[in-house]
Amino acid sequence: MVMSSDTGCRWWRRSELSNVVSVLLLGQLVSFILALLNFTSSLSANLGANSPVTLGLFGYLALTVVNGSILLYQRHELIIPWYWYALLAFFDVQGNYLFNAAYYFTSITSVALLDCCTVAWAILFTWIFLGTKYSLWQLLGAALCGLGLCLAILSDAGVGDGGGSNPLLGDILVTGATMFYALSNVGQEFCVKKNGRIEVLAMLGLFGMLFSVIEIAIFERKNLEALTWSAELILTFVGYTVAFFMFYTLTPLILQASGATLFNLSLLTADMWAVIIRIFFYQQQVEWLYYIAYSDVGVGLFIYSKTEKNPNLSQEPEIGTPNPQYQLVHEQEVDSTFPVIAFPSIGDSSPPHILPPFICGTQESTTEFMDSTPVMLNCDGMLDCDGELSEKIIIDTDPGIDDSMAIMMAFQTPKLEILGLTTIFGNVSTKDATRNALLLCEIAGRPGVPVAEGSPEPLKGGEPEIQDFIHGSDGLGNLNLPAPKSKKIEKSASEFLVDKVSQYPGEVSILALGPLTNLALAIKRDSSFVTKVKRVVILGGAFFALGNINPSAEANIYGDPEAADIVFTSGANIDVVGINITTQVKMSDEDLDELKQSKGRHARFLWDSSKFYRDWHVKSDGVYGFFLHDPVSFVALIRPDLFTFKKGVVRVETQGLCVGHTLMDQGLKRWNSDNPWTGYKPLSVAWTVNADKVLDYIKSLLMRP
Ligand SMILES: O=c1[nH]c(=O)c2ncn([C@@H]3O[C@H](CO)[C@@H](O)[C@H]3O)c2[nH]1
Repeated sequence: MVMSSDTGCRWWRRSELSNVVSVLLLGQLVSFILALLNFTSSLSANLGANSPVTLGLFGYLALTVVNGSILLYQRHELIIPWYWYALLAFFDVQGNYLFNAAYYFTSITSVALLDCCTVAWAILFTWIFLGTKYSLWQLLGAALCGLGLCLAILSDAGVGDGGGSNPLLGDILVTGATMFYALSNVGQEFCVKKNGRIEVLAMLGLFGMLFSVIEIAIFERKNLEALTWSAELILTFVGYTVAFFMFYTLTPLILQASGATLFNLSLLTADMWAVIIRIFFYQQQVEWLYYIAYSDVGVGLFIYSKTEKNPNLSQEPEIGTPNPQYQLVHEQEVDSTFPVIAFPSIGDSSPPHILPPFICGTQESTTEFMDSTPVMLNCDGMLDCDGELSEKIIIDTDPGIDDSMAIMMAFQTPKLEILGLTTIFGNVSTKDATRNALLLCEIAGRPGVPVAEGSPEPLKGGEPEIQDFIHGSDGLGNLNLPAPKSKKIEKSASEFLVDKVSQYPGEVSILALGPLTNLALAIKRDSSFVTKVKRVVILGGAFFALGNINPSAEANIYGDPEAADIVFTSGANIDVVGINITTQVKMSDEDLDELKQSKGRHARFLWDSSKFYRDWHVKSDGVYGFFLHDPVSFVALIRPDLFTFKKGVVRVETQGLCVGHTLMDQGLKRWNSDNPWTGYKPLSVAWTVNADKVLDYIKSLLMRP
């Protein structure tokens, strides 16, 4: 083994501590931004500016300028028709309008607290329109929040002195605002998962601006003409715009880093800021009922958040019971406790108000679904209505016939943004892998996709073992295609990997289809790689099953066991798919015939190249057809709902008889003393697969014209 358990343990604890600190700081940052929004909005009303739409206009302008420029630079075409953006911007503008208008009538504390209503609306909408199920605990938590909000309204209705000229009207306006915010959130979710945050923010900004201008011209012109633009007021507008821009831009990143629970509890501190502002800045007393309402909402949020699965918070298992982190999550369990919709939009571009992020699942949770009905998830996982994930990916590959299939499937998936391919030895030499990767991009009609060449040898050095008897000497079934016209990029694979995850922290997923040398080198090159990468899906290992290169090891892990052990113990968010799973999904001769007859865009090429691979399977495994190792792993990345995963620390044997063997601690036993598995972050190991559905999915992509 390459790392002693001791070192691993200390390293892990240090990084855990800094994680917690940074999460707390981030939570406070977003809470502060929200408080700034509440404050500047209320201040502008207090300075006599009855211009709630104008206030939001500059925020939309800032979003358009920044995100629009990025979009233009990237020369992206819109994937979603413009009218959807128009619709959600319309909701968003109305939300902001009512929200800002409310300050004219009620106190900052009421607006801040009532903002929680967005949660209730979102639950209602997702329940009615999407059939989302919530557990009793979650409903109890939400009910407590609702009770707290009623108490706040009661306080404004005259049981105490609510503050403001017409608190009840103000409360009604906020409630209306939260309804529009919830609609806007749901709308944004559909958009974000299709084409990422930048496009949504740019278009939301653009149409938000357009609607704002129209509404200003109709409703606010007179108020604006009457307004005296004092320096104080201008500063207030600037403050609101900065906070608006930051809130829309930062929330998704913060949510991703902190998880829903802490995020929500942090937001509650924004309400406390409102109390402080009200007492010290406006010199108004805060009614006692408000504090009761506040505590009640706090307890409600806590219960709600705690009953949501949050992988960021690991729990100490009780002695004698298996560590819950390692347990397989069964379908029913998931169904009853886990909300099946959440809002990437809430994560990705939520408006400036309390949103329901705690009804977001987390990406890790999505992977624990098994054969679920179409699910819609979530802040960072972003499963689509048809179940596909939309994300930026890099494929680290040694093509290879089944690699070629996975790569062509990725090219056939419109929602994926393929940032590039990185190459590695395995099925072929690294040089040949680069040539094949370039060829595949050209065949797919995507010659512009960057291909970065990886390491020619494993970490420990020496000539790698090439399996040319499986894929043919060219790696593509001896088709002997002409050399590609395009060229590899200058950067090495590990440089490219580090650059891309740094450019899009938390957004890039990596599909690793060969030995893990490039990934280990990326981790060595930049230790922040493991926190910046969104998710790594690895084809490798054989879990509690025989290997394929010899009885103890699977080929990819065997190719560079040291690298594999570094990656598995790195602390990155990893899903690993072993051949115990991939050998359950087979392309039979009948399936191959179907592929040949189909109008699939690359069907003929794939059929031609796979003959060699198929014949080798007949000889080697007595299988008439072949195992779909790499395509299955691609499906695990884009359709995790077709698998179940079990959590566990995995280590790799790096010497001796069983070199390359992967062994997972399932957490079924509390060990008496530390061992080489102790202290590492568990991976998600694919445990079961819905083989029929995965095969259907693979065929449907390969046969897509
Ligand atoms: O050494 C190998 N022996 C096999 O039986 C075998 N079957 C598939 N493969 C390739 O190795 C990865 C999965 O272990 C995939 O990339 C297959 O192409 C194999 N490699």
